[in-house]
Order: sequence, then structure tokens, then C-alpha cells
Amino acid sequence: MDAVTAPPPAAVEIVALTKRYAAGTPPAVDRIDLRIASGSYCCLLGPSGCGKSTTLRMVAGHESVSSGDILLDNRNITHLPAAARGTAMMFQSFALFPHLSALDNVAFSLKMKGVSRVERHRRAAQLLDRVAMGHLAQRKPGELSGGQQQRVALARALITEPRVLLLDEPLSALDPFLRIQMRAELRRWQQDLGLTFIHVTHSQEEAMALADTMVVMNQGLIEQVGTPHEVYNHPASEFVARFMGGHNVLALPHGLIAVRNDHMRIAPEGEGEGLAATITDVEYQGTYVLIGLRLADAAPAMREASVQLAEKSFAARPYSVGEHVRLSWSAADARALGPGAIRPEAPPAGTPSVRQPLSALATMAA
Ligand SMILES: Nc1ncnc2c1ncn2[C@@H]1O[C@H](COP(=O)(O)OP(=O)(O)OP(=O)(O)O)[C@@H](O)[C@H]1O
Repeated sequence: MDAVTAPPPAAVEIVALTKRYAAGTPPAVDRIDLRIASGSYCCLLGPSGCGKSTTLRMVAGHESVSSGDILLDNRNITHLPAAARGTAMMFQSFALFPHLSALDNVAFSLKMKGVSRVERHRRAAQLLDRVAMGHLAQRKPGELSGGQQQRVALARALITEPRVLLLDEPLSALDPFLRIQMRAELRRWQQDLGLTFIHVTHSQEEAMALADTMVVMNQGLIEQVGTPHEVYNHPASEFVARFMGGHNVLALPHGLIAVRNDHMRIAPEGEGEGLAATITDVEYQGTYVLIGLRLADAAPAMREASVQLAEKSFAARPYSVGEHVRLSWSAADARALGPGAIRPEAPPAGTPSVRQPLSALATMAA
């Protein structure tokens, strides 16, 4: 097989995966279960400290597992060394060797495997061509832009012919403009290569732009798994609604609901029904105006709300800070929120760690 032909994609299954860094401390990852479809783009998303990097590092084999299992194409890789797993990692800072050319950076792992110079350079050059970097093969990382370094890092990860590419905040070292450009490139590469990508990010926007499947994590648990559309339009819990942003969480007598702030209606006091509120901010954002509000009859933690008004609507009836208004929404736009992730009970001693066979992986197909 040619070195640059994409190998068959793989599916990853994580079963009751747990990481406890020190006895007596809460687990960083707590018995999570997750299936990632072959050839899909999966984003692990959550606030700092939620356990997403720990999960990725355990899949990569860079962190030991406290309990649970990781399967790749039905093969248990939990205790295999990183190089024997069929995964490759692309790091935040790309971790390129500064004294080596792009070509030698890409060829490095083949050198370690004892592949001849001619052969490893041939394969590295092919991969650099593939990421449109062939013409800069002799440059050192310091002579390349951030985006070019990212492509070299990608080529270097691909030379081991991984079935799953693991990316830990791969865009965060780039400036905002380049980040959006490279984000689109990552997505294109993933589709071209047909590989499974697992990408860790704390950016909702990045995950929404890239993912077939978003996995929202909170305190070592998975709060929600779904397509970006599902997660944004049907947040499972208060945590997800607040973390994704763009939602109001409202306490009603029958429980909490979330309503997207572009689905809220606003009317001047006396001209409409709904929750009484006072305007605290008015922010012009170009295509829309974001109105910040304080609800009159809500508990302190639930008092803030926002409404996104199309620029035209705002121009037709401008609002200003201090104005008293009423907020309402259609029942069809309200999403009942569940309690969120429930920490699982500790399994009884002696329970086998792989609880279910790898089957029906298509459930999360893109
Ligand atoms: N090597 C370590 N030793 C001890 N605790 C650790 C170690 N690495 C991470 N932790 C802890 O485990 C928890 C999860 O960390 P992790 O890095 O997985 O989170 P994260 O969601 O990736 O956060 P970030 O976005 O800040 O990288 C945190 O409470 C963190 O302090």
C-alpha cells in the first residue's frame, strides 16, 4: 500500500473510562461512555478542567487509565503503548523540532523506526505535497507561518498512518483570522482523508463549525452528545444551555426551560405580556443588536437574560438602557432542561470493565 493512501477509518469506543490523578481527589474523568463513528469529526468540548484533555491523552496512550476501556475498531487498546495504538496526536504548539527542516520533522518517526533515508524522505515529501507544503520542505519551523507549521504538524502526524487523529486545542496558538482559515482546512483534510478526528477545544464556536458529533463535558462527566444542531437547539441541561451561550435559562413553575435569545420577543412595558424586565445593556453587533436585561421576579442567579434583535427590528423600535419591557416566547421555542449528567454509582467490586460489546457503532454516524 502506498504510504499516503488513507487507511480504513476506525471507530473508537470508550467504556466506563476513569482517571483519578491522586487518591482522595475527585476523578478528572468519571466512568464516561462514548462511541465515535468511523470517519467522523468529534469535538470534546467543555470549560477548563472538565477532563477533555485527560480523556484525549488516555485515548492517545499518553496518560494511564485508572479504570475502564478504550477500543479502536473493536480492539482493546487501553494498555497498549502510544505508538502501537493506531492513533496520532497533534498538539497545541505543534511541537515541531526547531532545528529540523519541515521534511525531517515529518520523516522523524520513520527515522526512529529505522526506515531508510531515501524511503522516509520520499514518504515525507509526498505528505508535505498533500498538505500543500512541498515547496517549503527545506524550511525550518521558525521560517514558517503558524498555519504552515500546522500543516507540517499534520503531515508529521499522518506519516504513522493513524486511523484516528487526536488534536489537542490545535488552533489555539493561531491568531483569530488564521484560526478560522485553518479550522476550515482541518475540516477539509478530515473529509479528504476519511479518518476519525477527535479534537479537544474549549470553544463552542470551533466545535460547532467542525464537529459531526459534539461531546459536552462538565466536571469529568459527559453532559450531552449530539450534532451541533441538536446540542444548540435542544440543550440537555442548564449547564449545556449556559455553556453554549445564546440561550436564556428561565425558571417556570414546572421547571427550568431554555429559550434561544434570538427566539425571544420583547415589547415595551404596557404593550405586551410576559416577564417584566429592565434593559441593562444595548450592544450593536452589526447584523443584530444584543439587549441585556435584568428580570424583575427571578432568583438572583436566574436574573440575567438577553434578547437578540435583528438590526432592522431594532431600527424600527429602538430600546435603551433603563427601559422597562416585557419578554415572551412561543411555547414551541422553549426547551425543558433535564438535571444534567448524573454521577454514576460505583460499580460493585468484580464487575468486568468492558460492559458491552462494540456493536451498532452507526448510532452516531455523521
Ligand atoms: N497531571 C495531572 N495531575 C493532577 N491533576 C491533573 C493533571 N492533569 C490534569 N489534572 C486535573 O484534572 C482535571 C481535568 O484536567 P484536564 O486537563 O483534563 O481538563 P481540560 O478540560 O482539558 O482543561 P483545559 O481546557 O484547562 O486544558 C483538572 O481538575 C486538572 O486540574
